[in-house]
Amino acid sequence: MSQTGIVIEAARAKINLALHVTGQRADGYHLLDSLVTFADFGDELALRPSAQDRFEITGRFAETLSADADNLVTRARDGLRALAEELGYETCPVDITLTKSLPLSSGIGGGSADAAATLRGLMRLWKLDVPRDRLAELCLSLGADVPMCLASSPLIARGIGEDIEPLATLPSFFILLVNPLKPVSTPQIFRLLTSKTNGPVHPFDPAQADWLDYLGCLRNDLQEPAQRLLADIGECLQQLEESGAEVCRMSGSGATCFGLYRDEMTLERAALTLEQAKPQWYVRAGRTLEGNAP
Ligand SMILES: C[C@@](CO)(OP(=O)(O)O)[C@H](O)COP(=O)(O)OP(=O)(O)OC[C@H]1O[C@@H](n2ccc(N)nc2=O)[C@H](O)[C@@H]1O
Ligand SMILES: Nc1ncnc2c1ncn2[C@@H]1O[C@H](COP(=O)(O)OP(=O)(O)O)[C@@H](O)[C@H]1O
Repeated sequence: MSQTGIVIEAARAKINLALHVTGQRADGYHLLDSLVTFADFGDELALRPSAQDRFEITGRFAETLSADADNLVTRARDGLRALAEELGYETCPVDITLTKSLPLSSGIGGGSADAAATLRGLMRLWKLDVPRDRLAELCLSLGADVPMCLASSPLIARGIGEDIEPLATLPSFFILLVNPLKPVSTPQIFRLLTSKTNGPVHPFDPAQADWLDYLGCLRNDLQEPAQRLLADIGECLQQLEESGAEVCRMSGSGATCFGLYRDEMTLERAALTLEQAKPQWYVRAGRTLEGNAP
């Protein structure tokens, strides 16, 4: 916490480098095997003690979202406060500002990252020590991606996202995200799946391949149904491929697609070309986090 009492938390974009759908639970939720990393950019949360609870949204995508009781930030705040009070803690009112830089409903978990950053920030601000199982339960009640966004470092997620294994060996990649700024509905994409029992992600073997070659052999099983629903996804993938990306794939349930590049110069050229060719798209270049990042 800074001297002025403000807590700043990054809500990094989540990237499903691979997402294999391996089955379906009795309640309809799909079982996943997903290799996940996080970008070095995303939304940002600023939290400070206040006379009363306040919440406001600024930033590029602020207009697309209301700061109401349904927002994942307020839901995370209220859920954590109820849990903290049940555990005997006192919680002061908070003033929260969300800088919304990630597009909505786009497969990069912006809302989930915001919820997770709110939880991390408030645990610091309120000085909470919450039992792991109670925190995990709260995260999952906010969304299947919230547990992985709480970790916000490379991992393999299984189940519906609650079973998390850190991936310390994952390197950092040069990444370009592109999104046609047309939201897609996650439940609809899952409903359009034709095969729900696909093979899991096979482990990385450094003797057989480098990381980009390995990732190139994996899949996102939601990509084909998403492309059927929104043809722009095919165009995003084609543009990434033509720009020199070694691996081109959709993240989550889309529509954001990513390209991974061997070097920074190719990445920067690709970003410039795409920004000029598609001014109406979201185009963002950066790095992904290393597995052993703090
Ligand atoms: C597909 C993934 C991959 O990381 O990412 P996004 O596209 O959201 O970024 C996630 O599993 C999405 O998680 P999240 O966005 O939190 O989903 P939720 O709000 O919990 O679920 C929305 C709806 O999607 C369907 N759903 C979601 C997750 C899952 N494993 N199986 C499902 O069938 C269910 O119909 C559910 O009601
Ligand atoms: N802080 C938030 N940021 C983004 N979406 C939010 C937020 N709070 C609630 N939502 C709702 O959650 C839904 C999924 O959001 P998001 O996390 O952006 O999707 P995705 O995981 O596909 O990128 C949106 O349709 C939006 O209405």
